[in-house]
Amino acid sequence: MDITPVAPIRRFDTLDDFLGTHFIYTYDNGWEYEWYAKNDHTVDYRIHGGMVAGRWVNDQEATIVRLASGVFKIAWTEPTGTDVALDFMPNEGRLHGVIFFPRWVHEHPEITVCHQNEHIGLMEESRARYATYPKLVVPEFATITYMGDAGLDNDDVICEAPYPGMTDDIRAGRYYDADYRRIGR
Ligand SMILES: C=Cc1ccc(O)cc1
Repeated sequence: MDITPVAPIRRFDTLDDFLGTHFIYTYDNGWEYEWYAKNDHTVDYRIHGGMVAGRWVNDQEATIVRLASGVFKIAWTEPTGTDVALDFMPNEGRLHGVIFFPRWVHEHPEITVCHQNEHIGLMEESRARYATYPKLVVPEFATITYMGDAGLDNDDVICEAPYPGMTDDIRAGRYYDADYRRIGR
């Protein structure tokens, strides 16, 4: 698949440049993800392609730091037991992600395909019931295909389940209005 990186919406340097930015990107293995730096300790995301396509999450606690000018590291651990570490290089239109899936998510990905916030109990029960090891580690570079200035704490960025064509709608400017509110909501 030939993916062209989007031009950066600004020159990223500080954490303030990064927080409030909304991204869509495709990993080199073809998995398409959407991710929003909601504030300095919270992320939202939606998964459009790959093993757990259809999953979406609001208000995940994360650590977000600036490693160097324009380079940002984000890491978190989920109720499923999945751990994630992302290194964003938005000036280059690229990032690197490592996802550490517990065995049970690899064996039963469909359990996690939901709006997680409405099913935290099921994630925790499944984590306890099924196997953790051996983990599935997925380290991949990704190409950023969209960047938007959503501002901080914008609940309209990721406010519904993914649907086919959603990332094309967002990239084409058909999804958010000028104030970065979901059109027609
Ligand atoms: C498992 C969540 C997740 C969210 C964003 C991303 O780039 C990788 C994993």
